[in-house]
Amino acid sequence: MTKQAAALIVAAGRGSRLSGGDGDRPKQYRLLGGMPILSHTLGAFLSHPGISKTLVVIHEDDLDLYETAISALPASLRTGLLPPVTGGRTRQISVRKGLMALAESNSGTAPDQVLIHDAARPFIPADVITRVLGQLDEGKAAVLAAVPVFDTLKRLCPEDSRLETVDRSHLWAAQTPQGFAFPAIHAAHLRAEAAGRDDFTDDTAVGEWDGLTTSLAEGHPDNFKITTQADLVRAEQRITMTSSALPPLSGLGDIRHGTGYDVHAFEPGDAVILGGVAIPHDRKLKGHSDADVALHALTDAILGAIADGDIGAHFPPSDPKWKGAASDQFLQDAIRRVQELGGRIAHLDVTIICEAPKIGPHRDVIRAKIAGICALPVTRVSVKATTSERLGFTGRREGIAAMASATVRLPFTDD
Ligand SMILES: Nc1ccn([C@@H]2O[C@H](COP(=O)(O)OP(=O)(O)OP(=O)(O)O)[C@@H](O)[C@H]2O)c(=O)n1
Ligand SMILES: C[C@](O)(CO)[C@H](O)COP(=O)(O)O
Repeated sequence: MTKQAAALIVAAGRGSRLSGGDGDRPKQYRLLGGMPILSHTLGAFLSHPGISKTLVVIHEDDLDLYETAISALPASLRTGLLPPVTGGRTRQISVRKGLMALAESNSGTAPDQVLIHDAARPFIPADVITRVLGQLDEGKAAVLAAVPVFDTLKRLCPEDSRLETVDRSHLWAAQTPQGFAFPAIHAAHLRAEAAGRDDFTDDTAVGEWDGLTTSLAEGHPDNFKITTQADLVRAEQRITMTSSALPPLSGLGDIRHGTGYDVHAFEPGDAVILGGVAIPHDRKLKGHSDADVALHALTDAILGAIADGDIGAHFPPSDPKWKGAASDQFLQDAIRRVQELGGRIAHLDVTIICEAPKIGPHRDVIRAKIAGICALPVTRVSVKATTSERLGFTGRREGIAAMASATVRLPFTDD
């Protein structure tokens, strides 16, 4: 029988070694390429085929930040997420609380394996996750992702401040994920707590203390932990480098442009969904689907650019299948149609027209969310908002309108 593996992401720290800037929010919620660091980390695990469910441990003060981070992920990925649990004063306590929640999840069915990972390591490559899972499947009880230490190491002797050289030939720098047979690490954490041990900085150390043998899986230098300001700069450089890489121009020189427009009226409710993000409001938008006027306008703009009908033709409002549907699937379908033609989206631009709610405070999250849905760098997505100076139906606060444009690059054809 296939083993069930869960991911446990610890995100309850305060990031005290990285302070200043970005509203001083904890590092796992800082924006990286327009999306919270935690969203990048979660994306890696939620999209890995070997992980069946994912639990995040958060700080009690961070629920809003957490909700924003997960709203930046496509709805299809979020189905693998369990409700978050609250962490504790140290990483070790946060992990223990996460393990206890997993033991109780799914009506008492704990996972067979667990991969414990730092939220602050957003560049975790899928093949590192695969390697750790592979060793667990071979029967290892504890598996550590790690990289060799390349620098020459020195030890400062406290007695006389003399430096001595340390043999690095057998030294490895510990990363996460650290994978375990679930019952073994769950029991080890509970025994460590009972013994009053709260000083372990990683989970293989807890396991070793409890008698588990740790095996090594090759980690990756990209899988560094964002701890200091210098790490954040390195992460920003890395994301800029990878996300601004232009698709090759050769063969994709047929530039197409499309526009889209949509309107939805208000009805009683408490939030509107715009660009895939729920924004609290004293009304909601009325529609057959989730009435996300911004994603509908974008979908039509893309369909316009490839001259492939409109959203109503592909997803008829008369079809009960789309009742209450999350609109990210409409947008993803339009992207798929572009890909089927061998094309790429070059740029998306949407303008939301309403008097309220105010879009400004949510603009970055909406932008990141749309970029996530379309698998585009955030630099290729623009979100704007305007009022209509109290004129017309939007000015009278009867509904919200959105207009969008899409630039698409297609291969040249004979027609
Ligand atoms: N009480 C804690 C402390 C840490 N972590 C998580 O453990 C991971 C690795 O810890 P670290 O880099 O030390 O994070 P912080 O404790 O937030 O950083 P600092 O020590 O600088 O305050 C992070 O994803 C962090 O959010 C946690 O869940 N609960
Ligand atoms: C778990 C860890 O990321 C492994 O490298 C690390 O131990 C976290 O704690 P630290 O205090 O930042 O070393």
